[in-house]
Amino acid sequence: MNPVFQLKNQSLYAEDVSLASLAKEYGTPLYVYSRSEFENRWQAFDQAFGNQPHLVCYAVKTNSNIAVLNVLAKLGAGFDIVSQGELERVLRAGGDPKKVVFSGVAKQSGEIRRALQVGIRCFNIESHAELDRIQAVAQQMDKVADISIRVNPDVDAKTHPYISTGLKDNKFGVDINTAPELYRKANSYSHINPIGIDCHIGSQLTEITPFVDALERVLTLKDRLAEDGLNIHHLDLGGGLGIQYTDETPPAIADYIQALITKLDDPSIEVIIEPGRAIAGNAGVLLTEVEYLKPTEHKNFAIIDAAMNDLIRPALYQAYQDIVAVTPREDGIEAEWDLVGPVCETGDFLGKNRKLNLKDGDILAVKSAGAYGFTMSSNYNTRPRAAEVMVKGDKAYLIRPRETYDELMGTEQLIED
Ligand SMILES: Cc1ncc(COP(=O)(O)O)c(C=O)c1O
Ligand SMILES: N[C@@H](CCCC[NH3+])C(=O)O
Repeated sequence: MNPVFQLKNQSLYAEDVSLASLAKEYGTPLYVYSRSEFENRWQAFDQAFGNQPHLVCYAVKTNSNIAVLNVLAKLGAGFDIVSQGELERVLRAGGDPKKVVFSGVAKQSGEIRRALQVGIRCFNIESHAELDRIQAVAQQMDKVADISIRVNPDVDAKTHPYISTGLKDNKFGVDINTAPELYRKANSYSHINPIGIDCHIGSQLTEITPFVDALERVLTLKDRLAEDGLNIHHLDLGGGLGIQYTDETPPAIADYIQALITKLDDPSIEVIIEPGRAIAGNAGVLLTEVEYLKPTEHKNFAIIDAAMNDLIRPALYQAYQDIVAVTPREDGIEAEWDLVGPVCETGDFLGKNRKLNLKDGDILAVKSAGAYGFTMSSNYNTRPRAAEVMVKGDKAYLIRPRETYDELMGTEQLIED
């Protein structure tokens, strides 16, 4: 079990704060994050590079609460963004725009303008059309855009098909074999400065080999570009390192980075990485209360107050996330439970066939919920989004209150007719 979420006196704690007390104080569903886990994981990436020039750009989409971003910004983190919204979050959190890389397949003109205005580090270009648009916007603004091209190395990341991004059939990036042509075009543009190569092959990778295979292909491209007279200053190798949800054995951060540096064999080139899940995933849990127990002849349902709108990963990817009682008991009903939410969808479950001893009113913790949890949540079924708390030592800070109905519907308008 993650050392930041440990049983103490027969009840689960986040650092030195009791999760039962947080559920009581702030209600459920409630996301709880450990500040030290965010810090330790980002620093593990940063330190693993040793003397190799590098920038660890946390992938904002993973968990974008500005308190989280602020914790990482204070450590000197860079940020990988995919929208102007994420850029505004980074700025609001005190992040340095010069350490921001802008990924994403559909950057809009307004977003490009804002990114150029605040002076981001680099655009990761995903298509010919996007390159043309960035040139046009930069020209209008009389600025030069530093870019890298996201290449698609056609490597099988051996992960869930929905979160695999580096295959020929995926919408992301450009074919690595045709990339030199796009680099030549970029180089000929007046307001574009090609400085890097970017790739990201998928998420929740639990083996090092696909990363190394992708890097090999990127290095071949780098040599080919050098023959064309184009010198690359940085390689952005994306995110994707997996975490342990159940029995996976992902590589340690240091081993993963070491494998990349060894392959690189160039102490001067800068390496950018964009980890998300490997920093945030096990830094958070989702607390939920058992509303009703509904044992039937065929199935035992524990109906909980968190649902697919709060945490969509199980419904969307059949993802497994461990679910434990915050205060384990032996005097309830011991059974295999399907943990289902209140949303009117058959797919609304957070876990199936989980052996637990339960009574209604119990508080459960859905583990590994720090990444792609709150950020993928919605208001489906007009459910206010959950509150978020960050723990530091024995202190807890409310970093986002539970949404109110007024906030939820406040901007909607009746038609006066
Ligand atoms: C371009 C890009 N960078 C970084 C990430 C972060 O990935 P992960 O959370 O797997 O580290 C993603 C999401 O997969 C991504 O699409
Ligand atoms: N949202 C996904 C990961 C997608 C990564 C985005 N490129 C997950 O929850 O596992």
